[in-house]
Amino acid sequence: MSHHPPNPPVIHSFASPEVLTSSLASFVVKAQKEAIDKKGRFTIALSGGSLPKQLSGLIGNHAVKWDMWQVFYADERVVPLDHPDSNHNLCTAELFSKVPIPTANIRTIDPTLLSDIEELSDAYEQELIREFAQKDAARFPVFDLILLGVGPDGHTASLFPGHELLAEEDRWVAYIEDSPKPPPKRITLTYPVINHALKVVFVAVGEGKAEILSEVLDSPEKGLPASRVKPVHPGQLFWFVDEKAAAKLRVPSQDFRL
Ligand SMILES: O=C1O[C@H](COP(=O)(O)O)[C@@H](O)[C@H](O)[C@H]1O
Repeated sequence: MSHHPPNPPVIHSFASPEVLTSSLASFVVKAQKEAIDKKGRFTIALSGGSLPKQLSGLIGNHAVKWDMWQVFYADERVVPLDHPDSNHNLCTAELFSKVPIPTANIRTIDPTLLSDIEELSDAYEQELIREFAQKDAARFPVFDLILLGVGPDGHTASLFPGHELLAEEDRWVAYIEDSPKPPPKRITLTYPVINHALKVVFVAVGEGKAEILSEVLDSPEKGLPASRVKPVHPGQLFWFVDEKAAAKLRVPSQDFRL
């Protein structure tokens, strides 16, 4: 247990989504280098929704060592891997189908377990345990980087406002059968896992995110799911937002106008 209070979030605001995309790629490559120099591998968790599109700056980027990546999902919908609702399907369409990442390095849910969500969730937790136990996990795994989005209701991964999963303190992976956003059945990394990562980055683009960004960052006392992401020391939380998403923010951000 860290005795340091969590660092305040670092908010990077970009003049356009294009500049954000290329800066995000540089950020990911730097995190990758630090991880590989230290441990010879890079562990990352990805979200679905609007996030995968923002990773296009990694395509054709020769600094990315895809064979050293171990990719997990911050959350996943309990549907077949080629289903339009699947976060893996989306990440494959936007990124993995365009880069030389070994398939074995992408850690999907087990599609043979779709009819038993509890077993599927436990199996995904075991997948994490196999990757992290004995390496860099104490009580919880320590991801090098987790990339998150935020929904209009303040949800992140599949952690929704007012849901009992917000209080989960033990499990690494949990399931939800009553997601207010379809599809209803999902699994998600829990806060203890998200908050033990070395770096967590929220990415939010467009005016549709302006209202919720202000609620999450200017009024954290409301306890919206995204406001509860507070990596424990030495972890650090970052926000990568474009000008439109940042339009209603009162907390200071660092402007990047490349
Ligand atoms: O349902 C989900 O929503 C969130 C937010 O999506 P966005 O489209 O508003 O960015 C996403 O981060 C999560 O992975 C997904 O399952």
